[in-house]
Amino acid sequence: MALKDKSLFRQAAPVGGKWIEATAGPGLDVVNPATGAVLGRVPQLGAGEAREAIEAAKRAMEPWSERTAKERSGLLRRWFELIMANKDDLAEILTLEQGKPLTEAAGEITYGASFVEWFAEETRRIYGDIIPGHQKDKRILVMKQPIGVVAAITPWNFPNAMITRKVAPALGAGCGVVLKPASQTPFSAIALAVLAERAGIPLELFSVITGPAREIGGEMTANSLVRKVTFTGSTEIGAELMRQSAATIKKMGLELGGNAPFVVFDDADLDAAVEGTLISKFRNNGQTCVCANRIYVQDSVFEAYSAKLCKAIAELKVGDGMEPGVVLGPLIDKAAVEKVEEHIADARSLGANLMLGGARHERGGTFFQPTVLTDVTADMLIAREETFGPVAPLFRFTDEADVIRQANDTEFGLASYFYASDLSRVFRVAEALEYGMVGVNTGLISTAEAPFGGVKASGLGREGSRYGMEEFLELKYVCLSV
Ligand SMILES: NC(=O)c1ccc[n+]([C@@H]2O[C@H](COP(=O)([O-])OP(=O)(O)OC[C@H]3O[C@@H](n4cnc5c(N)ncnc54)[C@H](O)[C@@H]3O)[C@@H](O)[C@H]2O)c1
Ligand SMILES: O=C[C@H](O)CS(=O)(=O)O
Repeated sequence: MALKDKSLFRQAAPVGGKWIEATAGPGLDVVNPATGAVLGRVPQLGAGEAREAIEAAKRAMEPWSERTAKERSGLLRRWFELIMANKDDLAEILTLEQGKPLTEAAGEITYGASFVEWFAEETRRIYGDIIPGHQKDKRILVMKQPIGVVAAITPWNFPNAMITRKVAPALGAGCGVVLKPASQTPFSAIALAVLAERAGIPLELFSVITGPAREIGGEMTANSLVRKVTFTGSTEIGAELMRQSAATIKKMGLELGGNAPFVVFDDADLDAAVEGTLISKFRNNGQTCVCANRIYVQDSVFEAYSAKLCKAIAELKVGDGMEPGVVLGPLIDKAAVEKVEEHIADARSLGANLMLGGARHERGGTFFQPTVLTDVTADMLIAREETFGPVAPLFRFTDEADVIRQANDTEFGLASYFYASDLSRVFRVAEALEYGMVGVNTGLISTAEAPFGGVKASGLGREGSRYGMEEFLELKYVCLSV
């Protein structure tokens, strides 16, 4: 690791304002998915440390929320500036623990920082209301106040941005945060805490609890001081956390799984559609919640589109994310490879044809060939489950109504995409798709300015945009008799 600032790679975790070193007790190894080498160790913490962090956050919240919005905004702005100033080091740490190519990791750092920048601004615009009274002597005030201690649990696929997308608005709202990052990628979270402390944000407000997920999550969901659980991860775990939180009536933010349709109509710009497919399907090696998971192509353009797509995919370089020119890094672990292989084998057993790839890459380990399947049908696992890997399954369709029905035929509802030129069709299809987000003639929709989130089994709530701040606020109605 060739960091400019070696203090950003810290084998310790901040708990309730104190750093606990990995050497102080049992630790957890973190492995580079590209090489299998141990990168470092983090402390193995548990319910006790989670409780300590929650109580410290509660204590620190009072003085923090009493600071002016301008003060909190300024500290978030400073945090943003430090993240951007250390982008290269943060990107290298991210690539080494998660595997994505360095250029993509740098893109994630910039994207993650944009949430801190955005919510530094939103912090100063948490407006309430004064509503005309219902009686002559009554005045109605609506105040917005911090919801309380926030527990955040995040996944390994975006180990920087999924954290800032939660922590920045929570701190801006005046809350304290206790974070459990994914065990595969804790160092990105720890580096963010190092920079938050350096920016002047009280460390008691932002703890990072590394260790067994179920134990730590159990404390987070049971502790009544926690008033908001914000989770990004699989639908299965999200549902479990929702059940666990019910006893203490916590507000839930759930950013869960997806099964995005990507539809290419006969009036699409095919070159643009191929470009959109590459970014929507192969970003992070297909390991994003908003990846195209089913690609529907209208009959009359199927051959032209699929030929262009395969030509473009064949040029994607597979390798260690630290190598220049690499576009597809390793999958996160062996289980991820096995899931991709299961989806390919199942599809082929049910009649799908292999147009490109289909096997583990010659690099070995968890590297996999980018793959294209044709003649895919709705009865295949790849149509019903999130693949989370570099496999593009192509479906044919005839008419618009039929493809909308197929696109909506899933319990998920996170992202969806389609390419078309006719304006009437654009509005008809965008309005008919049952998803939280729709990309029209683009395969990349995620940005801090927009509300990110899904419907149905893809979750609750939104992150980013002005809506993302509301998730960490409670409304208080004050009825004044004057
Ligand atoms: N909607 C979104 O914004 C979004 C973003 C990224 C990933 N995801 C989804 O996340 C999944 C992939 O990420 P993953 O494999 O890390 O998901 P995961 O659900 O296995 O793990 C997510 C986080 O939850 C923790 N966790 C696991 N079991 C837990 C438990 N019983 N109690 C408390 N915490 C627990 C993990 O340690 C990790 O930190 C995919 O389904 C993907 O679609 C969604
Ligand atoms: O995996 C899903 C994340 O939300 C990725 S992104 O926000 O689309 O970059």
